[in-house]
Amino acid sequence: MSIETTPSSTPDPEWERIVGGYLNAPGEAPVEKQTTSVDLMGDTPLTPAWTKTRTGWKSRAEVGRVNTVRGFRKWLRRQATEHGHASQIGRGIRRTVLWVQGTEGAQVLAARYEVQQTQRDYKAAKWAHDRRLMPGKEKEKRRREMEGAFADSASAMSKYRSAQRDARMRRAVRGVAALTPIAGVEGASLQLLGTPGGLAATAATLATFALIGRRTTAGELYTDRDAKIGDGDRMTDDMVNRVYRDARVIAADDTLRLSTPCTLTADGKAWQVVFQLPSGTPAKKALGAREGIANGFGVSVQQVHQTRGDREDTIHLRVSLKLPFSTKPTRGPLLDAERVNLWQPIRMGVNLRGEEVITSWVERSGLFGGEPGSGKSAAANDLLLAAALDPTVRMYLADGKAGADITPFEPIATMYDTDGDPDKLLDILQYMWDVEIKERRALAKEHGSRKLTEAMAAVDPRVCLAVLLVDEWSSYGAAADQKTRQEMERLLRLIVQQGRALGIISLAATQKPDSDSVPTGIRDILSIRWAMRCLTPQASDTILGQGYASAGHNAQDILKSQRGVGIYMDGEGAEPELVRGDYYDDDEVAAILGRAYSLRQEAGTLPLGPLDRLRAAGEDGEILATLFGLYPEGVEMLPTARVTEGLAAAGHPVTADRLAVLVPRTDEEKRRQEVSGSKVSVYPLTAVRRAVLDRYDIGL
Ligand SMILES: Nc1ncnc2c1ncn2[C@@H]1O[C@H](COP(=O)(O)OP(=O)(O)OP(=O)(O)O)[C@@H](O)[C@H]1O
Repeated sequence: MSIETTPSSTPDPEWERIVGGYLNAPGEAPVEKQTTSVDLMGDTPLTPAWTKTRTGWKSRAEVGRVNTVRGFRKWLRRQATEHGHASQIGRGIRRTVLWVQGTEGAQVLAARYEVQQTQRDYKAAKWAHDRRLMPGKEKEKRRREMEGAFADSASAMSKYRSAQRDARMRRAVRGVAALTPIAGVEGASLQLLGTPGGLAATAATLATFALIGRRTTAGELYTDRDAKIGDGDRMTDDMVNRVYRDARVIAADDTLRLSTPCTLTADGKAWQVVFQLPSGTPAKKALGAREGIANGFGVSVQQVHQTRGDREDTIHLRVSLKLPFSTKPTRGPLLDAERVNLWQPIRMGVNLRGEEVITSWVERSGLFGGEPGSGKSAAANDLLLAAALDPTVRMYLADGKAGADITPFEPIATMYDTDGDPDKLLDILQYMWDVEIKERRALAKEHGSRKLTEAMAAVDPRVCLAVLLVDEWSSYGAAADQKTRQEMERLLRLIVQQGRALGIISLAATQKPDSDSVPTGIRDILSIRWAMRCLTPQASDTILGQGYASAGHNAQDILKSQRGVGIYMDGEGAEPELVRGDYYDDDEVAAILGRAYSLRQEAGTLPLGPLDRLRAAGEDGEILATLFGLYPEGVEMLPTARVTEGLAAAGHPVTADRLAVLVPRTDEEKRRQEVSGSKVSVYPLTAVRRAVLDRYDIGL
């Protein structure tokens, strides 16, 4: 996308007004507008004015909707885990019950065990005492033991009872402590607000239980540690840091400094954030780690887009929620354009953000490449159809593949080759170099300039743009002998280099981008590059320039299904971006070219046909053109008398001798032929065609 900047020489109306105010009314100094809120620290978030417009609110609503849907899906997924809210509430209730029960139960149990033990001891002592036949001393001793055991048992029983009482009392206190707030809130809410209040109180109680049970039995809390955008999670600071750490862009103890919060884009189609890399980490490292980053976010590589900011440490990250450019292309704007002014920037397609990509082709040239079927011809059509709708633009088209892509342009093309014939391309290049460039140079000189501009075109109809398309140069190279190839290369280089300032826009397209497809010397001067899907990173680099693939701009990453999508670079230095070209199907191309033909007919800029060129070649040419017109459709020969009569009737009285000189015949052709029962001298149509070709190099 081209960004228009105001040249320093352009007057700034606001500045002019202020300065004018000073000069014209010195007493009245211009009053600076007071802004209501002054943000001296610059820490108020920047809110673009458009957010408060209708579109702004609409887009916010859309973002809100997307967030809600994704949040609900995520919540549903969470319910199936032990972090689900039902599990949390269950855990909370269990924990509360356990708390109310308390730990006194263990003391009661211990006291009970003690009672049982002492009772067993007492029984044993009693049994020993009750035995008969025992000396009195021994009996006395056992009686004392029995009485001691009884006292122990009574004491243990008393302790047990006391422990039971204590436990019951404490449980009651805790039970009251737990239930009173619940009952109180519930009762008060029901009393004050009725059923809705009761429901709200119940929700609050459940939320409290969920809070109590939020930790699992293993003590884990719910975290987004493994959250992924691909799983419907939101992009968070933690997530971005984790992903860049896992992708080894930053070290485990480094953090990214976020310059903006993680937000959904206005159309709700992607998450975006701008951040700064830690000191010493080059942006290239982040740009080259797309696969690891995509993995971390749980999305495909095609969904991750990083661009370098103005500074080396700044990255703009965008993660699309869906595969971009997977929907049907929208209607191309040229279908509704009356006509186009190619001196002005034209639309080539849309970028990831859905913004129009506008390019000025004046003084520019381009190279489009990509594997067969990737959409090069459709992309070239974005320029060619716009050029066609500007009736002043001359078109020179050559297709080395001898395909049908440029056939519909034939009626409006000044010269074309749809046969992949190197001699025809050589003719086109030779004509452009000998005639077009020469005329243009003379015109520029007449206007006292080194280049042709729109301002000159506005006052001089002879000043116009021209487009030269060479599709599949390598096929021409392969078909030509060495001498022709060298000559083609020399002329193409001269036309691209010198034609640029003289209004000639050159465009090369290639299926197999390598040094054969477009000679390196020429490739380097083609400034607009569009790399459609390529089979290797090297092929992508051949179009965009060395090192782009490793910096994350690799056309191999484009999917086969993403037809018409390519990495677009609007001039050297411009940041490459993914763009889908506007697409016109065959019927739409025919409709646009039909309109282009009418426009050119009206403007009188249709190229001369072969008969027109023949007529323009002088008196003999005019006679031959008239002669050619005498042959009705399907008739291959005419008697000499009919020919001379026809010519005389058309204002060209020609004797038989002169005719014989104008249209030389072979001995075979001079032989008399039987026409309507008598033998007469004839002129075959093939002889006329041969004469025109030999003399004027025009094929009829
Ligand atoms: N911008 C686009 N949007 C949608 N579909 C497109 C787009 N561009 C191309 N296509 C689809 O891709 C197909 C192939 O496109 P195109 O003929 O332009 O490819 P190509 O690269 O020129 O192929 P080749 O090198 O064989 O000529 C088209 O028929 C069309 O269906």
